[in-house]
Amino acid sequence: MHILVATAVTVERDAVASAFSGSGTGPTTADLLVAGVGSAAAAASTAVALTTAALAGTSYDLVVSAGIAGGFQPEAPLGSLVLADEITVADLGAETADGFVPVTELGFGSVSHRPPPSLVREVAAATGARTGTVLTVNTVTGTAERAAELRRRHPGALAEAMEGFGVAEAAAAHGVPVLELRAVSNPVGPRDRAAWRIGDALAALTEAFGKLPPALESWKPHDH
Ligand SMILES: O=C(O)c1cccc(C(=O)CC[C@H]2O[C@@H](n3cnc4c(=O)[nH]cnc43)[C@H](O)[C@@H]2O)c1
Repeated sequence: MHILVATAVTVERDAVASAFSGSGTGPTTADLLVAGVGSAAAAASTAVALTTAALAGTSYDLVVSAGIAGGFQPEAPLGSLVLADEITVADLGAETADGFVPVTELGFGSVSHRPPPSLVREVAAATGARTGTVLTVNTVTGTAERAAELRRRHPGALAEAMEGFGVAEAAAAHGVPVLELRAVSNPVGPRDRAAWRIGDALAALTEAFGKLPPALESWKPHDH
């Protein structure tokens, strides 16, 4: 299986690379892309990588959006892994007198992508990741009020990050399945930069990617 792993920044890319270094010549080959912070940069970079590979006759079988994330507490503790069964952009829509309305309710666009359920099951079993919705946001949540609002609108949300929906949009445009695998570096809520545990999250990411190839290789794409 030929996979593209898109991270936002180099430390995340390096954490994923550590898992693959010295892992021999198994059937899974991974290209690692530093796609940038935010949904737009991630979508653009991922689309370029997918198109370049397709034109070279080396199309990818799977795209993985990976990195650190904020976790909703207590469901996604610091250092834990979250695997998206749904990738949803939380702030693409319109503010109205009655509250936020997603673009889909305005009659256009999309706000969610669903990774293949059978692949989510395989990868969650292999890595121990919790499964749930991973939100994509343009602004890191910084208050308890905003965290509560996101939870009210997305009861299945376990984590928020800034790139998954962009990566998923690019993958969907190419007809390639997508996963989002995140390690929790901080709680979603009041901003407390000193409480971020980025090192622990990156270590968890490395461990998870070390367990990924067998799960991918045992996945039967047509199972549901
Ligand atoms: O120090 C800050 O408050 C701050 C503001 C903007 C960005 C950052 C980052 O470190 C980039 C976030 C980066 O990591 C992912 N991430 C990690 N935790 C969260 C979160 O709680 N909410 C959203 N994204 C998060 C994200 O995917 C970015 O790539 C710090």
